[in-house]
Amino acid sequence: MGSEAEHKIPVINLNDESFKPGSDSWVLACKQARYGLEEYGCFEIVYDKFSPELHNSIFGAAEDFFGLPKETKMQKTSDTPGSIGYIADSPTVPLYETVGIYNATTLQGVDHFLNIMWPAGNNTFRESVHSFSKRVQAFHEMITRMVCENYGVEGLFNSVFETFIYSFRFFKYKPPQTKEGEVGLTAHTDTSFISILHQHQVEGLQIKTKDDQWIDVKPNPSSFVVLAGDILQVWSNDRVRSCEHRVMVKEDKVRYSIGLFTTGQGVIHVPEELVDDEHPLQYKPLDVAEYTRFAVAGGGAEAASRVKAFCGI
Ligand SMILES: O=C(O)CCC(=O)C(=O)O
Ligand SMILES: [Fe+2]
Repeated sequence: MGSEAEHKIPVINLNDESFKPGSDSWVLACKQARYGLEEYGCFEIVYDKFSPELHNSIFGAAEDFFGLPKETKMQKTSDTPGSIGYIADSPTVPLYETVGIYNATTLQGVDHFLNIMWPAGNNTFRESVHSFSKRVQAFHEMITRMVCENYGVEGLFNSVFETFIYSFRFFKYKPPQTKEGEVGLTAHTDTSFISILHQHQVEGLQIKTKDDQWIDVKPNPSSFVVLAGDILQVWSNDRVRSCEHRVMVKEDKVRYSIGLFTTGQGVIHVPEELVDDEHPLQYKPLDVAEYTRFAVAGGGAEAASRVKAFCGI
């Protein structure tokens, strides 16, 4: 008792009108992002311009999708590795239901999904998913810029950012069967470069600290949780730690959450600028498609770090 460290995930406030690269608030945000990613593998951003209307419209789209008949939801929507489609009734995570929309920052990607799920169209859904994905893509861009700046490799921004492909996911968790709560989603790291999550009212997301404590990340209509994924851990040559997280559902309510995940294309290398005496090279080049297949098939599940089991030196 009393010996556990007090943890506080950094919160970056984007509401300042003067917030842009180079401004004082930008420099402060870069420091907070660096601390959050290196210490916790995550941080929060708060953005009031993300209005309650946008929040409600995207979770309205979630309810719309999960309300479809099961045979409709189960249809295959993509052949791309890493675009895990629909999951429900899994024996290991029975409360969890999810679906992914591959390439959701393009109308083509959203329409492909829509044509399968709603052949007669669903304009409200189309608009909500596409505009949410575009907004959150702008956060991915900003954070990638900050990460490059923090490590003195601003010149690499384009080469990193251009490799991103975005998958949007909806999550739904049934209420727990017991008063103590239940695991909604088991502890894991994401394969992504960065994942950005947005929760709806019911709490549940927890992240694991370096000293093995689970801490809650509370929902808020204008806040987003930024998690470092395995690809960022590799690219940064272990400066950033991929965030271990899970979902614990405690309230007697259905929980919804959404996220935009970046996967890459081709092969990710540690930039030579990030290798020195203090930071010897930790990873062989990582083929993103192969790594995603390995992770989806459950490879490296027993290892302390799945990505180290795959391409660590
Ligand atoms: O439901 C959530 O908030 C998190 C989901 C998640 O971590 C994942 O699917 O990778
Ligand atoms: Fe995750």
